[in-house]
Amino acid sequence: MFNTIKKLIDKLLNLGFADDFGNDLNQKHVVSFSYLAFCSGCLIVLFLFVFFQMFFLASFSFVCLSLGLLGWRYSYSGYYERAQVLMPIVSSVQVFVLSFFYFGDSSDFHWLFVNVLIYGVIVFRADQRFIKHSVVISSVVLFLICEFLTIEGLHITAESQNVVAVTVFLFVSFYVAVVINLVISRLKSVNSHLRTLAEMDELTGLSNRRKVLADAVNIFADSVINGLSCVFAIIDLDHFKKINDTYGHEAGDLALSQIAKVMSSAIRPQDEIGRYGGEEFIVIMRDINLNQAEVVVENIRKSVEEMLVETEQGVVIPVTISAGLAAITPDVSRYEEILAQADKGLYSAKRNGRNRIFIQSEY
Ligand SMILES: Nc1nc2c(ncn2[C@@H]2O[C@H](COP(=O)(O)OP(=O)(O)OP(=O)(O)O)[C@@H](O)[C@H]2O)c(=O)[nH]1
Repeated sequence: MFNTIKKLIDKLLNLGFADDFGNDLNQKHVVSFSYLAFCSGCLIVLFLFVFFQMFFLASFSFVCLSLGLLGWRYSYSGYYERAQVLMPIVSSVQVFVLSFFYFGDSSDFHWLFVNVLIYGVIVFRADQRFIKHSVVISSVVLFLICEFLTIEGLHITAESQNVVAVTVFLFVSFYVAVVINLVISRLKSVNSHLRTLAEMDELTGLSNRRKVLADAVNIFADSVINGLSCVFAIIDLDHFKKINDTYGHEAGDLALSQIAKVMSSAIRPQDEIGRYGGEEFIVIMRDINLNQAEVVVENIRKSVEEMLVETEQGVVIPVTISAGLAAITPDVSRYEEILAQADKGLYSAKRNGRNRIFIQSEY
């Protein structure tokens, strides 16, 4: 039940920009939430005024609700800036009028200007300074007017004013909590999106050099601490310069990205693969001996040899890879030493005719 409500609210907040990663997404969520809260509030007071047969205030609440729905529609149909501006105007007018003509200052209804002020601070960017300052200043001025003018509040008893004060306090706290939560959770998801981008090679979608070397350090340290074997393989495409020269750089890019896909589906789930540079890749295999690793890398080599890289023009490019393998040995104290060994193995594989793998060290 709670999950269904949460999903529904998420959907309402994300209307129109679910997959967006723009700079102002935080603010967009706050705008959507403010409309959601505002329209719900309008509905409640509308029912209240109809119930008490106060048709002037009921009509006023109906107009506010309609404007709220209009602003909300603006926000998810691309007129985001209009939606941004309409919200503080309509909510300020609503709080001011209802404070004056119904709730009175003892009900603390005018504390809802705190929401408008927070909205102004969070939602408007630095380049919207004028409107930001206008919203902040006007909400403070209107709050002070309501606070110091001593408005009696028509048709509402002292007890009811107490109930309204408690409700307003809860509503303002709820609004502030949700807005803070929206901002923080949005920052977290933008951070993790940026981290993924910073660790990913754009062309192949594999880990980039920085990430795969960080994995190498961690896996090497883990293996040494736990006394497990681990094998590094360096894989290089054969005659890649010739592929670029013959079929063009774009075809070379296509070959790289397709080979990367084939290689990452040929490794074991617990292995790591990344682009080391140009047409070189690293595979890090944990808890494995050289013979087992040879089977894994031979599987990669065969899969690449058998794959068809076909350009848009229908030209099929033959591709092969060479690889060098090396494992942790008792005298290895740094992961760079295994990488250097694997690189030597790669050199031997190339020298011995390419399209083959070469194991550089044995236990
Ligand atoms: N299309 C494309 N080419 C790249 C990319 N990165 C590096 N290269 C090319 O890869 C080629 C590597 O050439 P070499 O280092 O001579 O190696 P090779 O031709 O593969 O020869 P061997 O490794 O000895 O089999 C160079 O021509 C680089 O320009 C890339 O991202 N896209």
